[in-house]
Amino acid sequence: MSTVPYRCPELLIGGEWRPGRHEQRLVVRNPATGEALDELRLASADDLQLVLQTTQKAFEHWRQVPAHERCARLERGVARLRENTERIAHLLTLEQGKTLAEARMECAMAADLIKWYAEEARRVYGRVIPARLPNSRMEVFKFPVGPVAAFSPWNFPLVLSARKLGGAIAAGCSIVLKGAEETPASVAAMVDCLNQELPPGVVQLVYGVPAEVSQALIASPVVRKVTFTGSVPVGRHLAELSARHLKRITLELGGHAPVIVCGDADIARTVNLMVQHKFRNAGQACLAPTRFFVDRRIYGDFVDAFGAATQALRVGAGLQADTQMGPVASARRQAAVNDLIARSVAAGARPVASAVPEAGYFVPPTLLADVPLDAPVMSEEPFGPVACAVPFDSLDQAIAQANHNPYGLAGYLFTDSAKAILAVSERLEVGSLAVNGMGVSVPEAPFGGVKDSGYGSESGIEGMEAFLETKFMHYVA
Ligand SMILES: NC(=O)C1=CN([C@@H]2O[C@H](COP(=O)(O)OP(=O)(O)OC[C@H]3O[C@@H](n4cnc5c(N)ncnc54)[C@H](O)[C@@H]3O)[C@@H](O)[C@H]2O)C=CC1
Ligand SMILES: O=Cc1ccc(S(=O)(=O)O)cc1
Repeated sequence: MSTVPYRCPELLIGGEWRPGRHEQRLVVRNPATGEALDELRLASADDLQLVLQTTQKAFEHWRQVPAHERCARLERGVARLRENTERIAHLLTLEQGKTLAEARMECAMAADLIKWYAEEARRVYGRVIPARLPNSRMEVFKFPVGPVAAFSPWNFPLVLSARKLGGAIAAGCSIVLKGAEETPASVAAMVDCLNQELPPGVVQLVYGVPAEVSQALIASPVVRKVTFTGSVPVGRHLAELSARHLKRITLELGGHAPVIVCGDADIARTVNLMVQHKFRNAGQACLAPTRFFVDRRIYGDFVDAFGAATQALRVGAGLQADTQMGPVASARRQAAVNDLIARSVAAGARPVASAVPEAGYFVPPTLLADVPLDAPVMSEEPFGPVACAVPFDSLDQAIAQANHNPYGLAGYLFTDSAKAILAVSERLEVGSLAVNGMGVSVPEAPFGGVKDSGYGSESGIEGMEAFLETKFMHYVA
């Protein structure tokens, strides 16, 4: 069991941790047992007004700080984050459920993301355009967009917050992060590492009643940019709110990733990679591979190998050393995923699943084979440990079926055929495509979706650009 004591954090306002003054409180639970860990105090309307005043003031200062100093301060924050990995990873496993190994990896990935943005702060260039007149200049400048309101979810609370924190702070913006109320302590511990190296108010962290927080922040004239990772319905709501107040918004709204496995694919290697990737964090990842379209000639062997690997997974509490897959994050998610499995089996899918502990929010890792194309799991994002497999007879058919879904975030392809790689890279409706691997998310490359998966990118230079505005200057001497 953990030796790290669990306590819900306070709110970070103006560089100091203070108790939230909302009359409501929330209980945070350990998903491996269902037991209460602590009570979270939430932000009141007055707390949010103070946060807004502070972020405006902090922005006016931070925007003037030279990029080299922004970079150095963020890098010192990243060093603190790395030093605290063990403690933060334990908090993350306690409140979110993922295995300790996964929590350590998430902490490392969050540090890498912020480090990359910190370095990139020194490479925010404008440009010079050939001038039309003698003795004149035409130049394009980049400036930080202004105070940012960021909303991150509970599934990868560190990584998905780090993408927003790193980009905004490196660009010279101040940021108010509303972390997920389900996983407050790990994010607070990460934010604390950054806050210790930054002027007060550059980063602030709140927890609250989500709809109250988003309404207060997005409607305020102080906030100039909104960024959200979460579900499609909430994303749609925040997009409407942002449109009403003419705020720029980046939306990362999940996925239902297709995997096309061609007849020449190495079955053992593909299964090994995709089983790891599918069941990481109990399948609660926006980029998780979910719909496997497999060439009919190898379909039987693929399903046998994937099913056997699924059944062999050791499921248990994330803090136990031999656990390969932990629980899902909440009773709500457990009920939703089990319901999706049951409805899809009723529609004709054949389940291959492993056993799970009885207490806690566990869902059996499940392969649904021979899934009818109209089964619910083919269109609803499982956001849990569920994969489905369907045979195909031609690549055109596989691409058409893969695109027959509202989401378009990540996609995967296994083949050595140049023709297949070309066809899929041109026609698969996704924001990121991995061929013969799973690397769709790295700090230096853009990550974002098409269709209902949202718009805008995080990470890479595109992710930095999201926190910048452009000014054109034309002067005659
Ligand atoms: N793209 C991704 O990485 C994620 C996708 N999801 C999707 O959402 C589904 C449901 O999960 P939920 O936790 O119910 O997702 P959700 O979208 O309701 O919640 C995600 C985050 O948004 C916040 N939120 C909810 N209402 C809000 C509002 N009015 N204003 C601001 N923030 C708000 C929540 O507090 C949470 O932190 C999942 O099954 C999955 O499909 C959920 C989490 C992350
Ligand atoms: O849920 C979205 C998500 C989860 C994990 C990662 S990463 O692979 O750790 O970067 C990215 C997006």
